[in-house]
Amino acid sequence: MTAPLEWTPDARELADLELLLSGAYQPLTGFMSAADAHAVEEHGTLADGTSWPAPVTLALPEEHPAAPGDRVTLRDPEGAPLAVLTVTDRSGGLAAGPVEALGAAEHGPFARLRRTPAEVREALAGREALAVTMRGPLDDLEEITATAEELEAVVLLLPLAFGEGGPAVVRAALKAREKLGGDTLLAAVPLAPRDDHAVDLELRDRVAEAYGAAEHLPGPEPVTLPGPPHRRGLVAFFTGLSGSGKSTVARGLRDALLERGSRTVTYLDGDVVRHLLSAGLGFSREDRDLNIRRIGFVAAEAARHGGLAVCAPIAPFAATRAEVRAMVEAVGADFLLVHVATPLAECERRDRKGLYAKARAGLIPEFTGISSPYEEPEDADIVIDTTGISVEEAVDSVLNPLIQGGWVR
Ligand SMILES: Nc1ncnc2c1ncn2[C@@H]1O[C@H](COP(=O)(O)OS(=O)(=O)O)[C@@H](OP(=O)(O)O)[C@H]1O
Ligand SMILES: Nc1ncnc2c1ncn2[C@@H]1O[C@H](COP(=O)(O)OP(=O)(O)O)[C@@H](O)[C@H]1O
Repeated sequence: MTAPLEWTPDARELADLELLLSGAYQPLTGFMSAADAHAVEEHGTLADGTSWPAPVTLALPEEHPAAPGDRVTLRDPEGAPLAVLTVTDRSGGLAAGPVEALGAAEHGPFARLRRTPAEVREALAGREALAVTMRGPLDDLEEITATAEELEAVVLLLPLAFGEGGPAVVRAALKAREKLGGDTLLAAVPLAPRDDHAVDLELRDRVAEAYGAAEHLPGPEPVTLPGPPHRRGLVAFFTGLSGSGKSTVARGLRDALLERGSRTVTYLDGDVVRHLLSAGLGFSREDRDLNIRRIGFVAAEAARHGGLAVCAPIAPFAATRAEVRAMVEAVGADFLLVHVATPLAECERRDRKGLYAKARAGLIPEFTGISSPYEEPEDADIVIDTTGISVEEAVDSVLNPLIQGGWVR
């Protein structure tokens, strides 16, 4: 018997899944095929002519064995089974087909406010509704009240709660409901924003309609004011060959930051991480990637709460470094890639731990720079070559941009 097929969609796809299952995306009942997604993008209709504004797709890597006819259990990141996808098409890196709920318990902030369209329509009991979709606070409640009165409609607030800022949008809706009073209805909808504003608005129209609204007013776009840089999360991520000076400079940076005293520091040195967080991992590509993802995860958690994390692994693969950058940026923090670009010849000359000599002698397999690749970053924010400069100079060349950028006072 083969193992049951399963997959964990990303945050955006999980939000779409919830809307497919709740009926908010009616008439859609599943993820689109590449042909449907293409037709939607080209002419705003599915391949069969049904009008629909935005692609609703599920990416599945080519190597995933799911084929048409298979049933794939879709799980949330914690492993809870959410739905079953019956695959009807697999092309263009997508898996298409209808989804059925598995009735997993709902959780997450304000889960109790995620009413389905059917529940809201029942609460409306035939009354007209003016839906107001929100991605931030409402600035003109009078306009809403006036429009609702004119239409003789109940106001239905639909906070579009997606991602880190989702709970704040629901809080803004609760506040607006308090001010609007009467029998204002509220349902939190996990609709992820679309890049194209016109498409986003059309999709909001369709969702409002599914919730039984006769009219739809889109709320104002949120003004996102990022906090001052010295209060923002920051990850200073060093990368470079063994012996390039990552640990020495990263340690010097940590100490300089602690001496200034304006920020606390989470320090994740490559060697230290390998004794604890990544104990047992080796130096195959898979193990290195896992090591870097773990470092990225911890650094992003520190940065999520406004902390400053300094990491100094070799991190030889560009794609994995990019993943960490994305993880950090996803929590609203900043990511600075520091390439310690000391040339291999100098690192080998230093050979502080005698590892290069052993690697050259074939005693250490897969040694970075000798028998395992180091992909030079093309997206480094700071580049330093520590050849012939002092440790202080090297530390300053990282600390100064942090001060200039306002991250450190
Ligand atoms: N095969 C091989 N390749 C590279 N490095 C090796 C290897 N085997 C052991 N070491 C020692 O492990 C340190 C690098 O670990 P990292 O966790 O930073 O590496 S990676 O980012 O996961 O690639 C590295 O330490 P640094 O010199 O501080 O970089 C080496 O001392
Ligand atoms: N300007 C400099 N910055 C950092 N390290 C330097 C510098 N000049 C010489 N070195 C020496 O280079 C070696 C770098 O080793 P290390 O910091 O452990 O590198 P990595 O962590 O990249 O393996 C240390 O012995 C350090 O004293």
